Amino acid sequence: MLQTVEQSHLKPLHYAPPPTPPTSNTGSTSNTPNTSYTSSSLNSAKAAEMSITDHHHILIVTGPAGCGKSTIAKYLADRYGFDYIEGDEFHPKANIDKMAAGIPLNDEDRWDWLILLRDQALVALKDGAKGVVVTCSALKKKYRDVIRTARLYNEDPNANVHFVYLRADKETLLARVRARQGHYMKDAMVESQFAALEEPDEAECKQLKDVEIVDVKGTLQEVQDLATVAVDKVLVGTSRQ
Ligand SMILES: Nc1ncnc2c1ncn2[C@@H]1O[C@H](COP(=O)(O)OP(=O)(O)OP(=O)(O)O)[C@@H](O)[C@H]1O
Ligand SMILES: O=C(O)[C@H](O)[C@@H](O)[C@H](O)[C@H](O)CO
Repeated sequence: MLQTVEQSHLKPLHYAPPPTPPTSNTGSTSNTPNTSYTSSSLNSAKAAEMSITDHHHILIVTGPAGCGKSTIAKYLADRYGFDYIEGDEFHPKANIDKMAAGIPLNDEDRWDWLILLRDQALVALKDGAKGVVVTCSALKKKYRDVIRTARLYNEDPNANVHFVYLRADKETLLARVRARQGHYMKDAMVESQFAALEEPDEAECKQLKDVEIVDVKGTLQEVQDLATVAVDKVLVGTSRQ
């Protein structure tokens, strides 16, 4: 089974000034290992009282065109007070022209863009952001691996990279892209991105423990809630490492 998140009653999380560890407010879960942080343990009022320490988070919101990366990333950045980086804004003009002409990008077109996004996230942390949310399709595992190297390049031992993969079927995405006005990603690009897509599989999720999968078929409110549960779990989990 892949890691997924469930709907839950949402409570805001509070940031504790470092190095304050989680307090007794965490109650009966205080001796529980990270892996036991299920959404059900988060849906109680206790979740609201759990402390997040001084980890610096890079949240990469991923998935094919039209899955809601920009919409959800802006929401998450706002909710957690993180910086927001819109990945589309960092493509070279040649890439934009290609996509607008309906020509899918290839690996070579994407490498420098991925590296740039990784580095932009690190710059944001270095400039003082407590976290940063980045939109990036990151369709293939090797692309996610490029972004994972942020850990190697960061002097900050508390930096964490997490992927929030927005999962949807092709029909849902085609409908959303068709309804969206004035954007260069059209039907053919959704098709090509599905062809290129390597969803994070069980091995990647289990081995690397840095992927949360969020189903985006529901209403915007439902997806925002699912994404919140996923990210709360990540943030609370890393506060206890
Ligand atoms: N849960 C949802 N229900 C209905 N519409 C949605 C939902 N989430 C996003 N949308 C709409 O779907 C469209 C695509 O969303 P968005 O632009 O955020 O996707 P994206 O992944 O950033 O796309 P791209 O990769 O092409 O930039 C937008 O018009 C957005 O308003
Ligand atoms: O990987 C890719 O083919 C592209 O980078 C796209 O996915 C776009 O950046 C984007 O999401 C467009 O809106």
